[in-house]
Amino acid sequence: MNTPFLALTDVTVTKEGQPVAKNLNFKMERGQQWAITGYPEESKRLLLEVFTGRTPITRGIVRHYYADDYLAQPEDGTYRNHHDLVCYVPFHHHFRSKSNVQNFYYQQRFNSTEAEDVATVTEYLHSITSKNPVITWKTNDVMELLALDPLADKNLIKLSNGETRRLMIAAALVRNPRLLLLDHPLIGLDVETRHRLNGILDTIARSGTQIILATTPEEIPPCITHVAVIQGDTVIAQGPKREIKWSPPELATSQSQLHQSLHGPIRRLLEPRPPEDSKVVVELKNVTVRYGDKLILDGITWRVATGEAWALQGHNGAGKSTLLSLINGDNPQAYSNNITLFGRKRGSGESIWDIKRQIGYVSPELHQYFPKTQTALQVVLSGFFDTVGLFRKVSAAQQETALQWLQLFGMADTASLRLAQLSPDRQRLCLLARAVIKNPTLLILDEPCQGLGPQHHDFFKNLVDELHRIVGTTLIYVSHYAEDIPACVTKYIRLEKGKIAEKTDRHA
Ligand SMILES: Nc1ncnc2c1ncn2[C@@H]1O[C@H](COP(=O)(O)OP(=O)(O)OP(=O)(O)O)[C@@H](O)[C@H]1O
Repeated sequence: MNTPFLALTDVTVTKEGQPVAKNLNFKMERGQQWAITGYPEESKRLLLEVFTGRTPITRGIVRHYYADDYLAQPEDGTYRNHHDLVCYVPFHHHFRSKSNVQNFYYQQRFNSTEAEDVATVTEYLHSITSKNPVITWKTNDVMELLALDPLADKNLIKLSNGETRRLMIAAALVRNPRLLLLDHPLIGLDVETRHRLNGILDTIARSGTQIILATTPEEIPPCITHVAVIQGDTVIAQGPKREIKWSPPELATSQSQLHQSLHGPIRRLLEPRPPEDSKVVVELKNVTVRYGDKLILDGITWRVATGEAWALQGHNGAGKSTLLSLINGDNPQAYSNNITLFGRKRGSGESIWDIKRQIGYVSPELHQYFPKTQTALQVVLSGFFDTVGLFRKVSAAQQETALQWLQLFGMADTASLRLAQLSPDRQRLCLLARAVIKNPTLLILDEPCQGLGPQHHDFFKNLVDELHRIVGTTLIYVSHYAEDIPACVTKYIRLEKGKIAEKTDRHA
């Protein structure tokens, strides 16, 4: 007989007076593993949040059958709640300092001496306690499963993006959940780690922990047995994986229409730049970065000429973000290396702001640490001043330009909303507009499309192409997905364990 595990009956969720999810019906049985797909991204996330039982619902019932036996047997009179058996691994982490007072800031990991108040991977995982009396996952086994042993003594903030995502899954497992909820667990991982994570999810599912994850149709892991498709505010299909065939609807606009629709606004919004003073935007000669006895970058020599478009590739932890931190002025080790930016040698009296003024930048770290109390308009405006948030008066013209960028990104209605009120994909769009608003000489895009749905993804790829074509923006683009790389990219550099493994020219 089938045993129910989790069920939603006629659930409605309302936010700010508007229903954001309507008549949700869903049934999961013991032994099943589910993927949530469909669009928009925020609806998938909302469904995961409803499953946690922490999101207030306006109507309907959420039944956490998997917790019935746990709730029925309080051994020592302690308060028990189904929350003890659910773990949600969101897209962004919320690590705090050991003293729990400090929120990290995004350049912090490049300043190694400032990291003393931060737990190591081992300390952090050992500090987590499981409320589930049935312990399937012990800390040491979890560290081994997620290949965290080599990172055991590292401070949390020093981890690369991909390393952090592995740690977040480990932190969830040591709580020994019966239900593990994962928001796009494969995003930000390199091809090999994605493959390995699929195997890890399989091990987790076989251990008895049941999984529900939000993902794209292309990335449904093999362990998944059932799929639910969400469209807008409701679930439109659900059932065994082999029976549910769903792919995103064709994009309303073709590539050439998109190009054409961007052409006019870009010309209007961006003044033609005067010819650059220098033909070379970035020149690194035998660059080395070391933290303690660990060599992170080893003898990197790389030249980026004005108007070139590069893809920077490499496995998680290869050193890509560290390399970019040297270019965008966030890493003090730039001074001890031979680096020339925009025709000027680093350490020759230039300020960090002289450098930042010429660079538009987006990265997962910037998104992680950007103050979420800023409004969408403030975020975009801060791009004029290269500050992480807006802290000064702006002119009417600047305000108008920022509004026009928001409009181009389809977000005019969000101008006065705080980032915290926006879904992660809309937050990301604000940061992308922030990066391009001042028409930078160099655009550094470190996994810019992370978490965007296909429509926004295509829009942004085309925008980058147009910026490169019309304005001649120099580009450095990082992505773990080959299909993400914009068409204008013709040069590739690949790092492997801190060294250059490949440098090529690939013309279409
Ligand atoms: N301050 C630091 N001290 C010690 N190690 C560090 C420090 N900062 C980064 N690292 C390590 O350097 C390596 C390279 O990190 P980096 O973030 O540059 O990798 P990445 O190629 O961008 O990876 P990902 O694709 O996962 O984002 C990682 O193993 C990381 O743990």
